[in-house]
Amino acid sequence: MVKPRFVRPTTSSPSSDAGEPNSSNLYVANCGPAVGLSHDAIAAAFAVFGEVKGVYAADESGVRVIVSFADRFSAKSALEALNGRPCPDLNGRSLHIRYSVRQLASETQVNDCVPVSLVDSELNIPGLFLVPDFVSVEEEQQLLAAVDTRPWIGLAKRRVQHYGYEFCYATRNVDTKKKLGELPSFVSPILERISLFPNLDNDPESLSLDQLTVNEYPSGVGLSPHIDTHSAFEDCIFSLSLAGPCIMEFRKYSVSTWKIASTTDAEKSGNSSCIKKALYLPPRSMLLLSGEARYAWNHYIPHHKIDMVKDKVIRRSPRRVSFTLRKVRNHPCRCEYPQYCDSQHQKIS
Ligand SMILES: O=C(O)CCC(=O)C(=O)O
Ligand SMILES: [Fe+2]
Repeated sequence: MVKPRFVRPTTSSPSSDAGEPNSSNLYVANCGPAVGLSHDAIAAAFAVFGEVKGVYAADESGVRVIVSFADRFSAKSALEALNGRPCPDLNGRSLHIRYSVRQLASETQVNDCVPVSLVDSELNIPGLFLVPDFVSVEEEQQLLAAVDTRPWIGLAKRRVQHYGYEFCYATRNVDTKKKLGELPSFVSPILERISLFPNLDNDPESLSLDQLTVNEYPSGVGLSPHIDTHSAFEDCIFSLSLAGPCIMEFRKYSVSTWKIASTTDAEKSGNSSCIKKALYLPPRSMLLLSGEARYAWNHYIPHHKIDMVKDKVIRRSPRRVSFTLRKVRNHPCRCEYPQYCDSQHQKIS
């Protein structure tokens, strides 16, 4: 499916001034993954006004998005309610909203291809490690059979299961007071093997993993760019890929506006940019995100059915199932990346 493209409104674009709803797409500035707001969180905040068809990056800045509603009246209600005011559901940020216009396919520049690496060292992202064949084909079958006998929770485009603690998608956090129980016995061999993981010099406490999210992605479904909330989870985040491959893209935004008193200054100068790198995650591989990779880089699974890996066309399989293992954090995060840290940022309102 070709991703719809929208353009920033110009003075001749339909404007909100006439009071008439003239587009179902809104151009929203001052929110996005560069300031810790995932596309899912933005969709949830706007869904109060009507059906949200999608949230897309408006440009490379990470602080401007397009929110696409199913109809123009929902877009109008959202624009009138949220424009120029701090939005409590989006970390109190003041949003700058205009109607947007869809760009014709012929005007669209195809420029979002990032070369895909097969090995972690090629990416040169500190704290990122990929171990191929972390589990055998037999273990993979057993893990898939175990989750397939348990109930799935249906999200808009994928299904999930939570163990240890429930992950709340609206807040992108966990309720530490509501423990669901111990991790299931079918992950015990994985946890044992993780303790032998190469490159681990973390404190053992942060490695007593107690939260598991199982994600099942049908072919063509990805995950919007995000950094796992710093205050929710400790340093090490493990993700085991099963049943099918995917591409994971990593993005580092050079300007994060947590600390900028007026984000409009950053917007006007247009000086934010992002570095993109991509890694092929084969089935049965284990990915570790720690340190800079965990705290400062967004990770993202493009919504593609077909990926280009070193000139080869790789078709996504009917499903990819991932096991994400993390340790819930019980104290504020004190990482070295305050510009990306919800525990350390000064809220802007
Ligand atoms: O599916 C994956 O490998 C990643 C999942 C993820 O990033 C998350 O649950 O936060
Ligand atoms: Fe994540």
